[in-house]
Amino acid sequence: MSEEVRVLLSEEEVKIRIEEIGAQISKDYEGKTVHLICILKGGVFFMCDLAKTVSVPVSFDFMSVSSYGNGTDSSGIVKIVKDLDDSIEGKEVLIVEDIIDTGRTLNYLIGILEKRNPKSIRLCTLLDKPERRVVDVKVDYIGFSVPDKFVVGYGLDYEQKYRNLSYIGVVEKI
Ligand SMILES: O=P(O)(O)OC[C@H]1O[C@H](OP(=O)(O)OP(=O)(O)O)[C@H](O)[C@@H]1O
Ligand code: HPA
Ligand SMILES: [Mg+2]
Repeated sequence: MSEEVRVLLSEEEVKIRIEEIGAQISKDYEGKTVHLICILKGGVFFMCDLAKTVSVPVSFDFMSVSSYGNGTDSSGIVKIVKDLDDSIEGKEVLIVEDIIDTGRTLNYLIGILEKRNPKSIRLCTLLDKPERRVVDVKVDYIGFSVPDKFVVGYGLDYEQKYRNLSYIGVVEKI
């Protein structure tokens, strides 16, 4: 069986929505520096593009956690593969994710990061898949709600493939 990717959200739609979120973040953090934490690998394109649309001062750091491995099902076990370089104590932290699916990854991450005494901690995700939620997480900024389909592109992978697509698509087996 081979695969095909059907376009779900075009490059232009993604770009416009990111600009809107960036404008909202700029308003909400007026007079402050926002510390973006990119969750690798999927969040990398989103964070880079988002950071460029934010008009308040920005700093950023990267963290790598893994729960999906190569498949389409979360193992339920979240592992820190790479921790942050810098302390987040006293910082206005904004976690930047590509997708919230079951919510397990973010739930785990927030638990860890809250203990490090940031001044505030908020969540921003490009995609939200509410139908699959297992753990409730409060998300402050959401790009798009997506249906219960495995989505790829713009950082998101299926078996490490398709991250480099400039749009969001759905993998279909043909
Ligand atoms: O809400 P959840 O069900 O926990 O799923 C969301 C997480 O799963 C994916 O990461 P993955 O483990 O595939 O790592 P990757 O970003 O390196 O592909 C995605 O990037 C989120 O971090
Ligand atoms: O739909 C998805 N696509 C890619 N990675 C993911 N991680 C959780 N859900 C997804
Ligand atoms: Mg993945």
